[in-house]
Amino acid sequence: MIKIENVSKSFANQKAVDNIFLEIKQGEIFGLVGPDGAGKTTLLRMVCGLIKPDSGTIQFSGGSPGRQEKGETFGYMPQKFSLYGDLTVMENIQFFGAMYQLDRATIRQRADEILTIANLIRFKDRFADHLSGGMKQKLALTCALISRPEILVLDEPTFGVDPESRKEFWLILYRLNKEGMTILVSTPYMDEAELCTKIGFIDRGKVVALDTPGNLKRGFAYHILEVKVAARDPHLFDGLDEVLDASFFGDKYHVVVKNGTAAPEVLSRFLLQKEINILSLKSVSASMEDVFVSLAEKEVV
Ligand SMILES: Nc1ncnc2c1ncn2[C@@H]1O[C@H](COP(=O)(O)OP(=O)(O)OP(=O)(O)O)[C@@H](O)[C@H]1O
Repeated sequence: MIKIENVSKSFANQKAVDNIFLEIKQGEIFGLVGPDGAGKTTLLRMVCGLIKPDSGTIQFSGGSPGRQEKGETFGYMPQKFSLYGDLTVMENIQFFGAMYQLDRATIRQRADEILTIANLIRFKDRFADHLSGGMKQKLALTCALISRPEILVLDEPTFGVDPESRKEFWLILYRLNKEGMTILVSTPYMDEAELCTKIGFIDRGKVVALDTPGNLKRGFAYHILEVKVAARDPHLFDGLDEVLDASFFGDKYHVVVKNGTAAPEVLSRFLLQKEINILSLKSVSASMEDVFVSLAEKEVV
């Protein structure tokens, strides 16, 4: 449905997007994941036609004829969505609806529908400035949906939003997707990446991995040992050849090792020598976070 071929974009001398090929199929929830400055926003803005690629093409197939010309194909929710704080929820929606030249009755009917799904209907007369962070994001989503787009493009839509509101937001996305909407979303959260049907990892403007969350985790080439000790030292495992990487996961360490059979013994001995008490040590399956860390630090792992 969206075919991105050979797309590059530079700002001054810096390549923000470097020769990207991606295909986003109808009905997918496609997640763009990557560190800050990886090029996600630039790519999304090119997909929406807000900036032009220096080279390459972005093509769309399917969709209803005529909608693309009127800008109705996409609903775009940028990272910093501009709501009018001194307008109410409903007035904000009416403003966005008017930009698509929708009549008031249509806007009202669609707004009621989406606000009900988003659990915002009770707040439709509240000023946008008086909404919580999560509510603001849901209002921004409602505005992006007012043209009933076929493709919804969201740039880090839940950044800085509390976990409960993030969950609620994703339930709405799932519902929209179930009704046939294709969703292209960038996210810095690995738990959200897991919810996508397909993920493209972007690093320094390039796609470094592309697959379903399940396949990415299964394809993880190393082993993870989950270690709980009383000490919390980011350099605890420094100097151990077996350890490729170690990071904190809550109150435990995820230690990436090459050899899952020999490493537990080696680690136990190492910690014992340091007189560090081991509270637990076990093998666990790779999480999306492990995959992400290994991709982002490819030179390390
Ligand atoms: N308008 C611009 N002018 C100059 N440089 C830009 C512009 N937009 C993006 N860049 C640069 O391009 C690179 C990619 O930025 P982009 O915003 O696309 O990354 P990102 O993955 O969305 O990161 P973030 O999540 O931090 O927004 C960065 O180095 C950024 O500084």
